[in-house]
Amino acid sequence: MAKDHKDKKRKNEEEDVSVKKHKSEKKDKKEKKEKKDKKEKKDKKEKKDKKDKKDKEEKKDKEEKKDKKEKKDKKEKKEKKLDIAQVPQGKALSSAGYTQSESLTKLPESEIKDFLTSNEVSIEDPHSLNLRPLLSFDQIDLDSKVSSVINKFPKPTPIQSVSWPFLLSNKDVIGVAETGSGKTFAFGVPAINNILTLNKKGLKVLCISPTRELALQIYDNLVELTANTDINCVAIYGGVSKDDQVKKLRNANVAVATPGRLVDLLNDGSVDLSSIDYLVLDEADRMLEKGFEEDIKAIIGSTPDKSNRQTLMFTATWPKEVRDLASTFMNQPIKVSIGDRDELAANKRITQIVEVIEPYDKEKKLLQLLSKYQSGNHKNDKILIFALYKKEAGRIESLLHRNRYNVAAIHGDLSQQQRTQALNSFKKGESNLLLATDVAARGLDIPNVKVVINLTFPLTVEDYVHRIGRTGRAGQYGTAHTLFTEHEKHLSGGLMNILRGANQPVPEELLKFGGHTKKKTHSAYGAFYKDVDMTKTAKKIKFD
Ligand SMILES: Nc1ncnc2c1ncn2[C@@H]1O[C@H](COP(=O)(O)OP(=O)(O)OP(=O)(O)O)[C@@H](O)[C@H]1O
Repeated sequence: MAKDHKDKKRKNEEEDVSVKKHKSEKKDKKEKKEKKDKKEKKDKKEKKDKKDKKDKEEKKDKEEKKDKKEKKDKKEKKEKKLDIAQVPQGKALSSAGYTQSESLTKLPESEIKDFLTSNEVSIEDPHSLNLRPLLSFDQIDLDSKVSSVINKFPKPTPIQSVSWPFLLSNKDVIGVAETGSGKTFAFGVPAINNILTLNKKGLKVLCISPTRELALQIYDNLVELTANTDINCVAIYGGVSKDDQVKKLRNANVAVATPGRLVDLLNDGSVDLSSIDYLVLDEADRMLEKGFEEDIKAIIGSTPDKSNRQTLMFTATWPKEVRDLASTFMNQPIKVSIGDRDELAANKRITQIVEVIEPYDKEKKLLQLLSKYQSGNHKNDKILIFALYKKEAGRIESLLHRNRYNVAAIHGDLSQQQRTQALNSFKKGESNLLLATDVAARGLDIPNVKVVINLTFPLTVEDYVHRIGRTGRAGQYGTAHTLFTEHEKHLSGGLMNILRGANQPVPEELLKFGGHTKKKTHSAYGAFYKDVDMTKTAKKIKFD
């Protein structure tokens, strides 16, 4: 028994030792592991700190380099601008296809400087051509058939003066100038003159425009310029039969097209753009927006490479967002701006009135404005009313009919024939009221529109500038009366900038909305996203 007890005790003691030993080993292991973990953590942290430091330094370096580059670029740009502003050395400068006339070369430098300053001309010329702007038509040697058409005007408009020498030198040009300042002839005259003087054959000129009405208007301008020549022009746009257009394309030298129909014809194999050497994007910023981007890429991709064609972009508004895309289609373009076009700016000859109202007051207010602007001597004044959506346009059209107004309407729900008829009757003055959506915002040159009424503010401030630009064209004066509600308060900042830039009063009520400007756009639909039922799957919006 005593032996058993001893054995048991010894066994217990052995077990105790073994447990203690095990525990101690475990503790050791744990400590070792903790130490290892700690070291690893420390190493990791040190490594991370080192990397962070390196990243930070690299970032700082990059930023410094970027800053330096931007500063350098700005300085160079400024110097280049200055160079141009001080231009003209007084010697005949020539470049492919264009020689500066002696009469222009002989002009004193001060006269050129005065012109550049008074018209707020800015020229960015990566080729340093230093070409002088024309101060009169007789300072340029154009084909007589072209000059006989433009000689009806007293002198070139500033955008024509500055851009023609570069365009006749076969350079790519971005031309930015206010609404109604003669941009169509700015790109149209060199297009036709080049065909005549260089005896070009085949389809050479392609001009793309965002709406059917504008395409037709540009076509009319080019037909006028080619009236006494063998040059054939064709207008390519949707809503009418393709057959006639395809037939005309066969011996056309100049095509003016809306993107949708042109892509259709490309897909059908009915048009070959491989001989185009003069490509114009009119209303270029609109053409480069998301809704048109794919079509534009397909169209430009079917023309020769950018080094084998001249590419032109013309517009009154040139937002920063489209400039990168534009540069992919252009070859070292010369940028010509009239007025300070880096900031969005409206034509200063337009009186802008902005009234902040309650949304439900719009219709009553519209009727009051019509009586005000079409009274007495102004009874027959032409007024253009902008609605935002076709539904709104339809409702207002009925309201105006009920109130015995003879109103013409143009919006996307109408057939092409109805749209053309409405526009013509307004142009001719058969009806002195035109109600439109933004299909009529850009480019349309309707004589003597005295007042533009914005019943509903457009989706972007750029569209506002284009809409009101339907009045005050070609040196005339006009009025834009805008009804503004809290629904558009996100655009109040942009609108205030435009008002201030044109020395127009900013109403107290508008100031209350603060200075925010948020562009309402959608990645797939651009500025027109509100027109789309978002519950449906994405579908491209076309305007022709
Ligand atoms: N040299 C000129 N002198 C006077 N008027 C001109 C001259 N050139 C063109 N015009 C006229 O000016 C008007 C406006 O021209 P155009 O439609 O080309 O303007 P725009 O700058 O393209 O405007 P928008 O930006 O609205 O498209 C037209 O009626 C046109 O005939």
